Amino acid sequence: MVRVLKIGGSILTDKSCERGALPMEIERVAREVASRPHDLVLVHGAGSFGHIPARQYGLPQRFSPEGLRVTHESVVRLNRLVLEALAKAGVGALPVHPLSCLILSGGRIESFATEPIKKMLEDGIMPILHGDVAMDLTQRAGIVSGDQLVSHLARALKAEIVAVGCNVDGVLFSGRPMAEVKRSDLPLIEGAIGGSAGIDVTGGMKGKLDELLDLADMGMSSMIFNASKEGNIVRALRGEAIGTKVWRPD
Ligand SMILES: Nc1ncnc2c1ncn2[C@@H]1O[C@H](COP(=O)(O)OP(=O)(O)OP(=O)(O)O)[C@@H](O)[C@H]1O
Ligand SMILES: C=C(C)CCOP(=O)(O)O
Repeated sequence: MVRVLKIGGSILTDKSCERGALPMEIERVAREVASRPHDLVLVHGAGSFGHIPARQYGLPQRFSPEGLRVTHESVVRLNRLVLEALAKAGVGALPVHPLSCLILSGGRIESFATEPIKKMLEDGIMPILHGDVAMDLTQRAGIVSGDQLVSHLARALKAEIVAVGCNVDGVLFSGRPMAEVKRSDLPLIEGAIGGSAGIDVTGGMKGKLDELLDLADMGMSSMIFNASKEGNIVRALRGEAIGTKVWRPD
């Protein structure tokens, strides 16, 4: 039973501060992930390691080879911190950098070589992906969010559990987390779904919900939950209902 878990950059970093890693949080996340490591693909957000350089170089609107390099190198640094914490927690994990294994078209994943990920899972290794810069067939280069990776991988791997952790209790409406969101709810709640509170180039909660509603349209449910609360990652990995379920009624 494959599970795809994303841990948002808002958990691992301080999104208002360049390369503002939160080592204690990274270690806690690693410990929680280590409690249920089997058949798990972990995706993490870029946080301040990605969004700040991307904003500085005008990505994704502006084409900047230097901006692509600097942003990629920076998110790889965060990826390394996550890998080190996982190794310390006893998890056998390997990095998978989206820049090197997928291509976009108009900002959407056009093709993605997922064979290495499948093979890692088969052999008991946890693949660790991250939001990244990527080459784009129609607009030279762009950005692929961890949320888009989750939606694509969930489909490619036929995941049974899809969970996206961020720093809020789910999709908030009138100040409270919604138990569930369906596409038909959008007209009512759209005005209340916004971008990130920090520096962000991938749309905050709006971007997340768009990706997960696309997944729901294919009949796959997911959960947006608060990964800053200790124990919630373990619960999400068990498939417990926490936060907001994004789904499509049959
Ligand atoms: N209606 C809403 N409900 C919940 N969060 C919302 C809403 N509207 C806007 N947000 C913002 O979206 C943020 C979550 O998105 P964000 O992209 O910052 O998280 P992340 O996935 O952890 O980050 P990253 O993109 O670095 O991985 C919340 O912290 C909040 O500020
Ligand atoms: C900003 C970059 C490079 C990737 C964004 O990925 P996200 O943090 O998952 O939205």
